[in-house]
Amino acid sequence: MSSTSISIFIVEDNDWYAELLAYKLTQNPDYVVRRFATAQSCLDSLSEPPDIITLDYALPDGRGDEVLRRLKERLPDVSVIVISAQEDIRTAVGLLQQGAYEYLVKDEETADRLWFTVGNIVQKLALRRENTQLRKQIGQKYDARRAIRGNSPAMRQLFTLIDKAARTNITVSIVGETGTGKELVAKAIHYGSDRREASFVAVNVAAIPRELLESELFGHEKGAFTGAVARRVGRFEEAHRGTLFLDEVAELDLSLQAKLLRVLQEREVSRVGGNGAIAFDARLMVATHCDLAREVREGRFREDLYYRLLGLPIELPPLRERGDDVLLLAEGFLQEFCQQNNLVACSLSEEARQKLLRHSFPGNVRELKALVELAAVLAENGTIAATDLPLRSPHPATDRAGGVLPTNDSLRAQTTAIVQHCLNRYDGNILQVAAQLQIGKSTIYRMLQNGEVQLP
Ligand SMILES: Nc1ncnc2c1ncn2[C@@H]1O[C@H](COP(=O)(O)OP(=O)(O)OP(=O)(O)O)[C@@H](O)[C@H]1O
Repeated sequence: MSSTSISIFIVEDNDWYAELLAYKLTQNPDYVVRRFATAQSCLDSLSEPPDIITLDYALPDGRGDEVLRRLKERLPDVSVIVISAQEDIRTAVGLLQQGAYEYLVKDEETADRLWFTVGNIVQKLALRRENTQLRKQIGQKYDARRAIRGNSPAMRQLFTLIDKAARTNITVSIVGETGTGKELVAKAIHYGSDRREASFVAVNVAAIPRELLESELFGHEKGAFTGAVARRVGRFEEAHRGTLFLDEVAELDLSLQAKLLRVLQEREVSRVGGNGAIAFDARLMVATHCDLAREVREGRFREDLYYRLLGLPIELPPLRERGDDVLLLAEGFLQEFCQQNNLVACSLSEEARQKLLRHSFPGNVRELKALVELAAVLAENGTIAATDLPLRSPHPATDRAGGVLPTNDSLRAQTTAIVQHCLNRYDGNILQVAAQLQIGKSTIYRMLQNGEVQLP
């Protein structure tokens, strides 16, 4: 059978009537019809399941409701259209409640109504097939080994963690600077897990105004507040059976942190303005660029929620700590971009490679991707020269490419500015700042004591 074929079983003991229905349906060459005169012969043939079954209510070996029950037990997704000689509203309602798709009464228009009903089912099936196909494609797109490039020890360790996370339902907390691939990792875990058929729902907590966030996450009932003109399903419900990814989770304010904790403990959400609790089954993943433990120490993040969310912690190293992965990524992005834009394949000159290796990439992989894509456009003769890589970092003082401070300040003032800048950038992590600037920790402590620099 071709991928557009629709298999239809007609279960009808009246030969003439079965012929009439089959004749009507086979006017569409995509409909492949098989006929059965008894319920049992149909039930015996379900090893090759049909898409649609038309079921006579009064068969010699079984009443419609009983046969429907047995069909639905075996094939819960099949669409069954029950056709009855008599109109009986109570029977019709009962059958629809049991999962029948439609109840038709035998009269001179039945064949036409059947034609339209089958047409409607086919449209829904096409959407369902398309959806399955798209999900499969997305799943392949986010397959960890294909989507996430990297061969450095840290990245190889990351692949192991992704595999482990995908095999279970454990909460995952991902930490890393902006553009290091936190969302990509979350998607790879989702699409590698048993939840891949359901939705991956991402919410960037920092991007939604505080007053709207609660209703975004938990939904609201119509009239719950000014502007709530209709009921809205929240992101937790949307992610049912799938994954909810809360990006920038440290930005949640304390009152929402309390609500989130309760939701996670109860596994139920209450829509704003609603009085019932709705159970959900969503796997949670969270991401942040800051040190959550420090947020807890400084009273900005609840300790109990921190432990709930920690689950399997995954730390994504900044790109500047991934060694030659910079080149691996750059070449991959170049190839992809040239293919997508019908450009001749580009390669990196030795100077360009050195320039990339020296740069500190404050915007990490996102910055690298944008940079090489621009370079592919600027390049002449398929070779990217160092001058095709216009490094425009907002952090010139820390660029390994030799950025200079655009001021005429004294050396001391410039040193203070650089240290302060790094303290801000590394969330006050003195060890990291010392390592990055290759100065002693004590220098930084002294500057802090003297009030020359401050913790962010
Ligand atoms: N290892 C990788 N291999 C291939 N592409 C990557 C890799 N890491 C990141 N990317 C790409 O870099 C871009 C940024 O990644 P992503 O959005 O996942 O980062 P993020 O850490 O979630 O950023 P932010 O903190 O700003 O939300 C995306 O286009 C992503 O596909």
